[in-house]
Amino acid sequence: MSEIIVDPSPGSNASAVLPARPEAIRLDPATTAVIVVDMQNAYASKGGYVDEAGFDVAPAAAAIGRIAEVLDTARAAGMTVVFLQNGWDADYAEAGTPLSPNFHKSNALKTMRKRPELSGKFLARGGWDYELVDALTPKEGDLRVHKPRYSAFFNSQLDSVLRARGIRTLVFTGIATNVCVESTLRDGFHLEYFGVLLEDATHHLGPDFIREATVYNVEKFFGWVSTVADFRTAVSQLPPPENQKDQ
Ligand SMILES: C/C(=C/NC(N)=O)C(=O)O
Repeated sequence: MSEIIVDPSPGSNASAVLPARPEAIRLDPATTAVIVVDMQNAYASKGGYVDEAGFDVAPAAAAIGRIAEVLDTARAAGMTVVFLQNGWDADYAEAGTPLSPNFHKSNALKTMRKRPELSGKFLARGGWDYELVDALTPKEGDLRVHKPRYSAFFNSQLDSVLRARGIRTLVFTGIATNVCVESTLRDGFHLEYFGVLLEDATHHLGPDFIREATVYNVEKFFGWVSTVADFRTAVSQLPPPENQKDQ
C-alpha cells in the first residue's frame, strides 16, 4: 500500500513532505505559517506570571532553543512566521469583568488578586511580562498578533492576517501545549486550517499526562503531530524562495 500524504495545497510546485502522525503532510512554504504561541516572559521566564503562579518554567528553555531552530528553517524556506502575544491592556478592560469566565479562570488574574503586590504586573501590554523572550525576537517580515484569550482566533486579527496571505497550514510551536496551543489548533480546524503540532517545540502546563492528552487529541481528531528534527530535515531540502535567491 502506498504511503498516504495529506496535501492542503494541491498543485503547488514547491513543497516538502513532513513525516507526521497519523499521516505525512505536504508543506508548501507559500501557504504555510509557523505559529509561535505566547513565547512571552509570562510563560517562559523566571519571575513571570506562570512561575509566580506556581508552575515549572524550567522546561521552557529547551522549547525556546527548538523554536529558534524551527524559525530559522521556516524563514529560509520563505514561510510566514506569526508570533502570538497573550494579554490585555494595562487597565485590564480586555481581561473581562466578573461576568466573564476569563475573570474567574485566568490564573494570572487570580494570582494578582491573591497577591496585591503583583497587581498590574502580569500580561499587561507595555510590561516586561507581556514581552516576547529575548531569544525569540521577531525578524523583518515576521508578524505579531495580540490575543486576549486562550484561542488566538477569538477577538484577534489572526484569521484575516492568515487569509490575506493565502495560508492553509499552521505549524504550531510555543506554550502551553494543552492550553493556548491546543485551543488555537482546535479553532483553526473548525476554520478549515490544517494544524501541525511540533510536539517537542511546545511546553505544557500541568502534569505530563496532559501533554500526552493533547498529542492524542491532535493526532486522532484535530491535526497532525511531528517533530523539530523532521521539520528541519524536510523543509531545509526546499529551494530558497525567489526573493532570497542570489543573496
Ligand atoms: C494558563 C494559561 C495559558 N496560556 C497559554 N499561553 O497557553 C494562561 O494564559 O493563563
